[in-house]
Formats: sequence, structure tokens, C-alpha cells
Amino acid sequence: MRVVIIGFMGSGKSVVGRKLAKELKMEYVDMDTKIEEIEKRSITDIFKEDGEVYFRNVETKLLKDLTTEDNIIISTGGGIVSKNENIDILKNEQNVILLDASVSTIKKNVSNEINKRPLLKESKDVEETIKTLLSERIDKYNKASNIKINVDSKNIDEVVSEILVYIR
Ligand SMILES: Nc1ncnc2c1ncn2[C@@H]1O[C@H](COP(=O)(O)OP(=O)(O)OP(=O)(O)O)[C@@H](O)[C@H]1O
Ligand SMILES: O=C(O)C1=C[C@@H](O)[C@@H](O)[C@H](O)C1
Ligand SMILES: [Mg+2]
Repeated sequence: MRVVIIGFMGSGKSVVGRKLAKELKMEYVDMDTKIEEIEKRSITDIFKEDGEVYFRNVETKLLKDLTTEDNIIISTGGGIVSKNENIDILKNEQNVILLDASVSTIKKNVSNEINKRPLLKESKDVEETIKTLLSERIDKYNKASNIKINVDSKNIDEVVSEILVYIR
């Protein structure tokens, strides 16, 4: 089995994915963390030094590699649906879980670590940037996923439990 978790920045992909993998005793890969390991620099530095297009190409290559592996939970980065090529890969997967979060949940969840998210940290109006990016991406998240879980007002354990109902 392979499970891929998608959703906007701050929807909980990393924390939920890690916990789910522990619960299921499966391998866990966080794509953002893996990209930082491969590139030996932070995502912020990748964006600053080589730009978003470069980052997106590394991300696609990694997604292709990881979707050949079995017994793995994969947490993607929030922008995985930016490229149609990635959406096509995800549509071929059996378990793509969308963590669906409202603007206010996202805003609350990203507030502590805004500096780790280059697309938000330069913004003068974070809420407006979240709204704009989310409206550009929402159809793509829906298209790429086959299981949708609303995470608003749920704690991490509740989200994990709900995923388990779908994939068990
Ligand atoms: N359901 C939840 N309840 C409470 N806190 C949450 C929940 N989901 C996520 N968080 C908190 O929100 C923050 C962001 O979560 P996380 O890093 O998992 O998001 P992400 O979807 O991986 O974001 P990114 O796309 O930027 O990597 C973390 O501090 C996490 O603990
Ligand atoms: O939503 C996005 O475009 C991003 C989300 C993060 O997970 C990182 O992958 C990066 O900061 C880009
Ligand atoms: Mg993450």
C-alpha cells in the first residue's frame, strides 16, 4: 500500500503523515524534508538561489521516484498540484488524501513557522495571499485526490483516525 497526502500549506500534511506512518508501521517520507536533504539546503534557500521553477522540477522528480515505492506514506509539499504532470501522477494513485482546510485554519497553522514558507513570508497580507493561492489550487487538489478530509476543528489524532477509516 502507498498513501499520498496533499493539501495547502499548514493543512497538517507533515504532522498527520508522520503519525499515520507510525500507527501503520510504514515508512514515512516528507517530500519537503527529503528535498532539503537532497539539495543540502533549506527550501527557502532553494527558492532564493534557484527559484520556484527549479524547486518544482526537483519536486516532480522526487514524486516520480516515491510513487514506485511500496509500504510508504508520502506527505507532499503544498504546491504539488502546481504542475499538471504531478496531477496526472497523483490521479494514477489509489490513496491520495486531501486535507481540506479553511483559510482561517491555514492562517492559524502557518503563523508559527511563516519563515519556512517562502510563498507566504514575503507577503504583506498573508490572509489575502492564502485566499488567492487557495482559490487557484482548490480545483486541482480536488482533481488530484480521491479521499477528502475536512480538518477544521479536528485535532491531529482525529484526522489520523478518519484517514484510517478510509484506507483500512
Ligand atoms: N489538526 C490540527 N490540529 C492542531 N494543529 C495542527 C493540526 N494540523 C496541523 N497542525 C499544526 O499546524 C502546523 C502546520 O502543520 P504541518 O507542518 O503538518 O503542515 P503542512 O501541511 O505539512 O504544511 P506545508 O505544506 O507548508 O509543509 C504545525 O505546527 C502543526 O502542528
Ligand atoms: O504551497 C507551496 O507552494 C509550498 C508549500 C511547502 O510545502 C513547500 O513545498 C514550499 O514552500 C512550497
Ligand atoms: Mg509539510
